[in-house]
Formats: sequence, structure tokens, C-alpha cells
Amino acid sequence: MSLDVPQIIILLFGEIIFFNMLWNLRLLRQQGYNVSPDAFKKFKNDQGKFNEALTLDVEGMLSLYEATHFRIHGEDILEEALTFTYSHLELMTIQLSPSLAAKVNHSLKCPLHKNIPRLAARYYISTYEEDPSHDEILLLFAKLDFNMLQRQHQKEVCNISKWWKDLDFATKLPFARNRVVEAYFWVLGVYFEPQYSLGRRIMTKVISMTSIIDDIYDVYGTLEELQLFTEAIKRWDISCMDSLPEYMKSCYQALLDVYAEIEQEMIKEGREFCLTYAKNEMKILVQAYFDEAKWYNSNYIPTLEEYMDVALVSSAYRMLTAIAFVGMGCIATEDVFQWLTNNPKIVKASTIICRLMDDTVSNEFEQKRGHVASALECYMNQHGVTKQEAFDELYKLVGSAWKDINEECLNPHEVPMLLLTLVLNLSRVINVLYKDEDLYTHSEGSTKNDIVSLLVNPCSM
Ligand SMILES: CC(C)=CCC/C(C)=C/COP(=O)(O)OP(=O)(O)O
Repeated sequence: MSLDVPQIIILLFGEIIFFNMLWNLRLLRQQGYNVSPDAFKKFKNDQGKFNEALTLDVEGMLSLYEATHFRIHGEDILEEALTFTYSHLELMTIQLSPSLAAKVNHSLKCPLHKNIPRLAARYYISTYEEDPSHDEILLLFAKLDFNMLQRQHQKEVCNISKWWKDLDFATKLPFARNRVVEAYFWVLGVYFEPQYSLGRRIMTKVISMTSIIDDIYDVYGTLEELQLFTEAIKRWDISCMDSLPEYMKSCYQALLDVYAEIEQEMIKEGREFCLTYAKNEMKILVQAYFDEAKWYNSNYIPTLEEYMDVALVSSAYRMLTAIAFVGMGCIATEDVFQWLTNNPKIVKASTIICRLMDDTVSNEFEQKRGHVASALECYMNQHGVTKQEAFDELYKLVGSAWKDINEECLNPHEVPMLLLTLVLNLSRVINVLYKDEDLYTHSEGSTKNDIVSLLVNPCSM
């Protein structure tokens, strides 16, 4: 390989400059500072391509790759940098030491920005330990902190599992998914810090109930039964239980009980106003579930636009955002809930990521079992294209939604960043659970491993 002068300069002196710039971009963007990526232009050659010499610096390439995930709309240079780094890093792994290859593969599979923070921390502790230059004290504190908090998480998940077992849905509703620990894992992705224990309890219970309700609509209920169920939830009154078929009664009762429990907690905090918003989001969600059931029962395939109007709601991510805010204490004011009700861009983006990633990976399984046409079928039917073409188009929409999220996380923010982080974290959970397949429903493989690493195995001391 012949190198030109700028390439040789990069080789000799560039590593430090290269490294610093990449770290800075990621770290500053992470903190909301809108720094420009234009400085990367100097790493391009006369043909406007990234200098091949950069590939000699694997750590630098990895940092550049990680930084590209913070790109916003119009940042073509970061788009090119992503293609450049991804393709080279993928090829390079065979020549690297096993530990560096593992690190690169891990990043390619799940970049830092799109990973669940608690999983990223657990992984980082283990790779940091392997680094011979690690600081012993720092490592010890990191492990102690991880293990102490893990003990708290273990107690929480034990208590929630007891509640779940007492409901006995495994016997009463055997067609439904039984996923309370997976639901808690989902919530750990949203907030893991010790002070959000109540939020985790509330949110895990709501996800577990939503999972059952989703299966009632998707798998089991007849249209007439679903109409009764939808009306009962909209009226939110225990007397409606009499009108429901037997198998729905225990679910309806449990749903009302969960929200009554939330109400008691909110009364203690003087934040009863949350309940109106939280219940309203659940009512809007079940109406969307019912609309999809009607489409399915009449074999109707909507256009993508028509489908998305309903399916973004049925992704449940706006409802879940409201529930996540309920557990955040006084920072989640009534104005914040009002903001959420107006479907802000960042929340819409997270619902797009949730819906499209779910639809593209669950498609075959769900269609075989019987399910409303997914975004894939809607797009294929509307545009007369192949499944792969539809998949590519929908993935572009997911990429665009991530840029919206990144943009909305830049300063200044409409609502506190602490709350926007929950929306970002919800999107990260989807990226982990719905990347290649539906790992929430089929949780026996990598989800089980992730759950074991967060909730069962402490860091070895
Ligand atoms: C985000 C929440 C509330 C999670 C609860 C569990 C759930 C409904 C997962 C999606 O299941 P699915 O893939 O069957 O969803 P859908 O039927 O909407 O495609």
C-alpha cells in the first residue's frame, strides 16, 4: 500500500488527534452539546473518501463507529463514516487478538448508544478487568456498586414475581405469555438506579398486564368479546366485570387493582393527577388493539400510513412512557404529562422504532399464528414490492427515527433530560430485544443470558 503525505502524518501523529476528536464527539453529544462533525473532513482524501490509513488504528475506528450513532439528519459525513468503519471493522476482526475481536464484534452487534445502560456497564466492567492497565480501586468500586444494586434488584423481582404467581395467569390464561421476569428486565433497561424502585414495581406490573391483554386481543378473544373488554376498560369500573366472559374477569380485576395500587402511591406523593393520564393512555391503547382486531377479522390490509396511525399507538410505547414518568417523582409534573399527550417528536420516534423493529422480526411467527397485517405486509401490498425491499424501506424509517431521537436529546430540551433519557432507554430496550428476532417472546436464549448477568450472577470479586 502506498501512502500519501497526509496519510503518513496521520500515521505518525494522527492517532492522538484522531482519538481525541472521536471521544469528544461522542462524549459531547452524549451530554447534549451539538458539536459539528465537520472536523472529520480532514480524514478524507482527494476523492472524498476516508483515508485507508485510518484503518490501521483499530481503537480509533471503533471510537469513530461508536460516535456515528449520535448522527442527526443531514450529517452525511457520519453516515459515510458508519459505512466505512462498519465494513472495515467487520473484515478486520479475523486479524485481531481474541479480546479485541470480541470487543469489536460486541460493538458491531450493539453500539454503546443503542445498548441498555446496565448491560453496557456489566460488559464494560468485564472488559476493563482484562485491560492490564486497569485501576484496581476503580474496578473494585465498580464491582461493589454493581453487586449492591443487583441485590436490591433481586429483592424487587422476587416481590413482583410473588404478586404475579398469586394471580395465577399461567393456569387461568394458558394461551398468554408468562413473562414477568422479562418484563422486569425491560424496565431495568429504562431505569436501574436505586431511587426508582417504586417506578420499577409499577412499570413491571403494567408491562406484565399489557402483555396478557395483548395476547387476549391477538390470540384468543373473539371480536364480540374484545368489544366488551374494550368498553369495560374504557369505562374503568369494576361493575363492568359482570358483562365479561369468565376468562377475562381475572385480567380486568388485576388491571384495575394495579392502577388502584398506583393511585395509592401517587396519593402519598400528592401526584394523583398522574392517574388520569396513565389510565387514559391505557384506554387509548386498548382501542388501538381493538381496531387491529377488526382489521384482522375482516382480512383488511391498510396502507402503511393508515396502519401506522393505529400501530404506533398499539406499540404501547407512549402508554409505557407515561407509566415510566409516573415513577419519576416530582420532576414529572402535570405539564410534562400534557407534553406527552401531544405526541412529541421524540416519543413518536420511539414508537416508530418499537413498532417497525417488532413487525420486521416477529412477522413470520405472528402471521403464521394469525395476526393483523404487519407494516411489512402493508408496505408490500401498497407498493407491490418484495419482502426484502419493504424491509429495507422500513429500516430506513427506523434509522430516521433514531436521528429524531438524537436531535431531540440535544440542548436545549423541552422537558428535563432525565425524562427524555427514559424515552431513549425505551428505544434501546427495543434495539436489544427486537434486533434479530423477538427476544421478549422467545426469551430462552440471549435474553435469558442477559437476565442472568444482570439479576443472578454478581461480578466476581
Ligand atoms: C411494550 C410493552 C407494553 C410490552 C408488553 C409486552 C408486549 C405487548 C410485547 C409486544 O408483543 P407483540 O410483539 O406480540 O406485540 P404486537 O402484538 O403489538 O405486535
